[in-house]
Amino acid sequence: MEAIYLIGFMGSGKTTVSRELARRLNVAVYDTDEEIIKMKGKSINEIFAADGEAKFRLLESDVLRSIPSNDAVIATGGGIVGLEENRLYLKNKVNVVYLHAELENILERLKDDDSRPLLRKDKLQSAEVLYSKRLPLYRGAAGIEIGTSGKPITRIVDDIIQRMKK
Ligand SMILES: Nc1ncnc2c1ncn2[C@@H]1O[C@H](COP(=O)(O)OP(=O)(O)O)[C@@H](O)[C@H]1O
Ligand SMILES: O=C(O)C1=C[C@@H](OP(=O)(O)O)[C@@H](O)[C@H](O)C1
Ligand SMILES: [Mg+2]
Repeated sequence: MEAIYLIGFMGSGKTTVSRELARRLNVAVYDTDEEIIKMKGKSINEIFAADGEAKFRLLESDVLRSIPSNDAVIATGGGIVGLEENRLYLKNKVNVVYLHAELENILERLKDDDSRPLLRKDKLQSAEVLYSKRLPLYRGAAGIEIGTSGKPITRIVDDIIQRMKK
């Protein structure tokens, strides 16, 4: 099976859905953020603070290419579509799924979570700008779009499997 790449904004559920989807399909699961954390021995917040976002993006891009592209579900970081080289890489993959959630739902899901440097309390005003900027990039890179607002994880996984059959 060609790998399934999950893309979407922070809080759209990529990490959570990837684990359940991989379990259901009995394949391996990877998360670009987790690979970076393992490689650097630091949290995403620490990497952003110490090395800056640009350095993180280069690492992310390398990690994306290092993950096997067969028999796996791959959760990406929400900013993976920022670099054109990654958009082109994903364009050539058959199973790229965009998990769509309304910004309102995302902010509710992440209101007590401070693990995302680009969505800290002082950055909330720019969240809307970032969300609008990225939306067309996700849609352009993905062959399948799945709505996640108000849906439990099992339902989202069912929807992905169903859509992949078509
Ligand atoms: N469909 C959903 N409904 C409600 N909460 C969700 C849903 N998907 C994810 N969450 C919650 O939102 C938070 C972010 O999810 P996560 O999987 O880390 O998203 P991402 O990897 O896209 O940033 C977690 O607390 C998770 O439990
Ligand atoms: O959207 C982004 O720029 C980011 C998303 C995060 O991953 P999730 O999308 O899994 O939250 C993580 O890679 C980092 O905080 C930057
Ligand atoms: Mg994640």
